[in-house]
Amino acid sequence: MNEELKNYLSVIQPPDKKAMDTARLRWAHVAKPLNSLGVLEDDIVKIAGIRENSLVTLKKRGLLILCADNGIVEEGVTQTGMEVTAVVAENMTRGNSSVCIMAKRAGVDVFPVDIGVARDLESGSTYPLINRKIAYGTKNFSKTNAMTRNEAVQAITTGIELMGELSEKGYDLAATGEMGIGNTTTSSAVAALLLKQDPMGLTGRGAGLNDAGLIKKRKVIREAVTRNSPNCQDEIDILSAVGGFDLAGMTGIFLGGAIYRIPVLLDGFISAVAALLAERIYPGCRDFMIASHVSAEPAGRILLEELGLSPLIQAGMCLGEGTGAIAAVPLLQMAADVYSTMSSFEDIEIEAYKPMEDRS
Ligand SMILES: O=C(O)c1ccc[n+]([C@@H]2O[C@H](COP(=O)([O-])O)[C@@H](O)[C@H]2O)c1
Ligand SMILES: Cc1cc2nc[nH]c2cc1C
Repeated sequence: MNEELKNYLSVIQPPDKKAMDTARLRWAHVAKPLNSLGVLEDDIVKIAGIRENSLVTLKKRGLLILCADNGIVEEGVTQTGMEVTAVVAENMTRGNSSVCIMAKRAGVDVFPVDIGVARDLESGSTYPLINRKIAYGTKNFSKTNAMTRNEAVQAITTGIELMGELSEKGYDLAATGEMGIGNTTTSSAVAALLLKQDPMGLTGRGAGLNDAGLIKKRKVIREAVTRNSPNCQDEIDILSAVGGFDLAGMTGIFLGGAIYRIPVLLDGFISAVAALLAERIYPGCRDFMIASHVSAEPAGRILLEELGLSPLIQAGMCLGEGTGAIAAVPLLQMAADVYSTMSSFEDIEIEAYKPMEDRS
């Protein structure tokens, strides 16, 4: 691993046990049945540990959307053309994409990032574009490596730096999103290598691929994974061989969550692959992650299980952009409100709230 990356990772400390114990105790005193908010309770405890503070606030939340193109699109593995990435990314800067509408409702600031779109982008003024372009798209990984090792590290470092910027601005919660035609192909290839599984069961239709396209996509991924045979113990090697700039950048965002102690919400399939890359690079990184939903892509649930993360939502979503992550924000806010403001059993002197043995 490169020295700069090693330095970044050297500061990571595990979540604060004391803050988590206090948060668990607080939940136990809230006047409601024990554990009745399920995973939401666990997530609030996790946030307390990450922030080293049992007083949980989720006031400032930001969504980083990493936009990038993938050379593998040349092989006919997607329903739409590569040019869609740039168009949707530009629309994001004008507040006009699905996730922007959802983020406005959920009170989340949106940060579209060009980390490798195939052309220069024009920015709108609603959510100004952050330009961190590493290259004009990756190379076609069925012919050559998608990127160099240097580029992979640069993209990971970019993700870490973006989290550093959110940290400086006082953000309490980060969400991940991406936009990149072809990124379900890169994600399936990376997932197959990380999980050491046949890509067949990890490959789906992405953004609405038809039957013939799906057969082609599975063939392309299987051939590339066997031919490239990167070192499966080396995540940078995997990213260079068959990854994407968005995947590498999001890996950096998850690592950045642990470095800057900001909880990071996973989105769907692509985001979960990046989360697993981060966990493999720095075991324990998953303690700084919160799962939002289970993507309808076949590997969605498999990846969350591998990460040991429990999602809040199962709604058959597979839109990407960060839409699943944003959908989870109001749920977390509601849980934080109950946690912070709900009366405790001690406050409520009503006889019926007491366990049978304590009643007079
Ligand atoms: O997040 C997901 O689970 C998800 C699943 C399928 C597709 N997507 C989105 O669709 C695009 C990738 O699909 P494709 O078919 O071009 O690989 C990309 O822009 C993603 O944001 C996202
Ligand atoms: C229109 C469109 C919007 C998207 N948002 C995320 N992936 C996408 C793919 C397409 C095709």
